[in-house]
Amino acid sequence: MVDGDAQSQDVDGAAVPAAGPHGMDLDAIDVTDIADEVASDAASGDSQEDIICTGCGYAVSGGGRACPKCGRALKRPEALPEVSEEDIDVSDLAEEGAPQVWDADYPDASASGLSGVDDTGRSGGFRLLEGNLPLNVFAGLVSGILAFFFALALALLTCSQPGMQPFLPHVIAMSLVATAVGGVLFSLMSRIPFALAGPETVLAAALFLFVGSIYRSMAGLYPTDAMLPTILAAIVLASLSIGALLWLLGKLGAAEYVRFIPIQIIGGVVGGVGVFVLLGTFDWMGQFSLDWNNLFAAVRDCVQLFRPDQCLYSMGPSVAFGVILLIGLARFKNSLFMLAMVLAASAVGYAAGLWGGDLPISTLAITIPNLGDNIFPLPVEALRPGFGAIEWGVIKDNGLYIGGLAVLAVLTSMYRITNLELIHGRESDLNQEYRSLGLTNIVAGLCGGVPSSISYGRSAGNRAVGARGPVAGIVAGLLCAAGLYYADRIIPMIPRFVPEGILIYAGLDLIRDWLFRTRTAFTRRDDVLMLWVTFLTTLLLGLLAGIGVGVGLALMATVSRYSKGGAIRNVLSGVNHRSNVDRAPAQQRTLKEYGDHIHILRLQGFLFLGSMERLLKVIRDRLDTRDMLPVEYLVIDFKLVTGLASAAGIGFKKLRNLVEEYDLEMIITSAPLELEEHLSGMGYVGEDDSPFKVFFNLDFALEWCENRVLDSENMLTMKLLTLPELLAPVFPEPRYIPALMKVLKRVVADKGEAVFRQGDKSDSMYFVESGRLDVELELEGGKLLRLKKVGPGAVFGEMGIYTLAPRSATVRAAEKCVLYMMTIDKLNAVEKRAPVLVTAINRFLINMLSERLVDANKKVRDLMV
Ligand SMILES: Nc1ncnc2c1ncn2[C@@H]1O[C@@H]2COP(=O)(O)O[C@H]2[C@H]1O
Repeated sequence: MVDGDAQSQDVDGAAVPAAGPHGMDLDAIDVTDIADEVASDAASGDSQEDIICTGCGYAVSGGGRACPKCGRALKRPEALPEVSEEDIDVSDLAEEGAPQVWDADYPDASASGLSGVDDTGRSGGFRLLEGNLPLNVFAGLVSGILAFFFALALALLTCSQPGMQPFLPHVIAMSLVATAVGGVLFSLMSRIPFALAGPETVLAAALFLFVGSIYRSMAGLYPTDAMLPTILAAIVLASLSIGALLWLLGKLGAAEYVRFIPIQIIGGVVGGVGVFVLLGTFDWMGQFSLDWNNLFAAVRDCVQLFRPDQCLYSMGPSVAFGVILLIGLARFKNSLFMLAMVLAASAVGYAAGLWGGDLPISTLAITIPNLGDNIFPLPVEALRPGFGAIEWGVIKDNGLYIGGLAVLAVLTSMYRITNLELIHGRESDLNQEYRSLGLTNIVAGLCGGVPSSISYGRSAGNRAVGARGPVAGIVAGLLCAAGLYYADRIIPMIPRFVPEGILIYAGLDLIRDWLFRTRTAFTRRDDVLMLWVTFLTTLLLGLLAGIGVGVGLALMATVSRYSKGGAIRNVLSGVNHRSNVDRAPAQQRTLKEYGDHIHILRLQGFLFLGSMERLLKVIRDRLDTRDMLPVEYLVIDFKLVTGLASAAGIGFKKLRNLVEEYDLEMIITSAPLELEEHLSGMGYVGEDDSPFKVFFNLDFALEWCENRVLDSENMLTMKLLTLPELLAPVFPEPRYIPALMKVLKRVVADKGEAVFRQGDKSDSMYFVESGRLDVELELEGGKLLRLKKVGPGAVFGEMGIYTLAPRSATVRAAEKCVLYMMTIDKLNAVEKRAPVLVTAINRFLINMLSERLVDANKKVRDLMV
């Protein structure tokens, strides 16, 4: 062992002083005189070291006894007393009276409402009283009142189609039920402590199309009363279905995949929904009785039925209020601001009623008509006649809308949760959020609530007011439950232009946010195109068509982008890209000359039929190239392939035809299990005469191909040479070879025998005279990676004895081998006796290591370019 103070044996067995591997006799260097000099310098104060003055902190260079700045005596570092940990006291530097994090009354930064991202997450466990309680309660009250107004507005939207007014009280109740359940339940389950769930604009608009369609299917055939159970059942069914889908996605852990859907697709549909919201609101306000069978008809009606004189009073305040909200909320994203606006508008309406007299301004006071007093008890009452009164067939005929609602709920909630995570400052588990939202919908549905999703604006506003824990949402939910109980008394006090204005704001907000604000620096031109195609399809052909086209486009865009990088990672030739087998120089020359017979393709990613077609084209182009040697061995490596589409199987049939047409040896390496199964099922592999050959990895496949190329050039078996003959052309001082042979010990390794194993102590290196050995890297999980196959003339085990590190790899004889061993002790002894021989060995090894590096660099370049 080369070891600082160990003694080692020389060639004759005599003890010699220990030496470094490079012949440096460590004992011969006497450093004691230098050490003495430094010590005496320090004592006299003449050292050249810089000394920091303990008085003024001035750095005195060149030594000296006193500080030239303050005159204080300089103390050398070694003269300074050692400072223990207890002596370090920085209490005098602390702020006066500043509470410390370990104090019981340390304020919760997240509760202050000032921190940007510092909320206390609930990931560490459920904490009901998270955040500052009074602030949470305050935020809950603000959010609760707003949620009440939103629930009312969205119920108006849902019932805005002509003839649907009689259902309004029930739908208001259903809306408030969902708001209450969403506030309490979702807040308790979500990991985003300020997120609010409940009825929201996109789902309400889709619901409006759904129930409108059911109504039109039944109108004229059934009396209004008889329609009620069917309409309510349809709404409940929608909530339950959305809940089940969301819950299932979360349970299966599939929610994260939703994040891969291009946002523009959702943007186009939601932008279209925004237009429906606006039209629906105008329909409600102007009682236009729009024809909702298609958008053309609805817009045409809207234009034809618009009477500026009448509409100014019936719609003007609502439109103005909506626009004011839109502009104001763009500046102040805060529920408090919105609440102030809503309450102020209600007060103005109320005042106009009191003092407006006959003036037109008194129209501001008009409230929602024909409400009756049947909002409470819950709409379940309406189902009393029994399930038999429900026309399931009508719901089934319009069932596609439930699918559309579910898709919208899944897509919009993903985008909103992602944005809320941004405000929250930490990632949340989308699966958990989906499960929470799913359960919320199921429970709300069972209580007779409309479908719920996450409201981004209200959640962000909730946080801005101070919500940091579930209490805010619970308070908001309970407030809405109370609002439901007193709805008969509260709603007649609310001027209708307020909820109508909220709807106009919500519609415009959807259009602005989803059509124009989803663009980022990454947005490509085809993304924008998809957005507008989906938007126009939604408008012209309807919501369901929009969703269908959007989903289709998303699928195509994702697939084409994913496969765009190309399924082909590298195209390589056997000239440069070789197996890890050490070849004799003559063999290397042959491979350089004939390596083009071997054509290598490394594939990557998921292979679609389209990728296979592209691959076939690339192969055919190479096969048809006339100015290169013809391809005889086509090697396709699947190591980086993540999966294959079913249709890719057709590609392999075409590949097989190509093999026959060009008479190739087709070799598949690192094939995924399903590919091997497919190929053996097709009869393409397994037999000697099968068209494809499968190898464990590219290295082994290349070794086989190279052997075939060498064989065809009669270069595979080389004349057996002795070690001196092998070393003669490459050893730096051939005249020392006989001396070298004298200190080597001949050993034989049988086939399969490990000369040493990875991690063993390193004590010798080996010169190979005959046979081949695999240098194997043992990876985690018991896998082996062949780094190299070394043969006659090679040296191995040199790294360990030079670095004194354990063996970096296992070396195993692939066949019977004759080796010459040099132990580390012997090397050290030779170094003493004949340093020139060791110098020659060192140079030989440096050459070999450099060549290994050149080889590795070439491979890296091939794979990176
Ligand atoms: N990439 C490689 N190519 C060729 N030989 C190697 C490679 N990596 C390790 N070895 C040899 O494998 C030996 C394992 O033991 P050592 O680390 O002592 O010395 C190592 C080298 O001689």
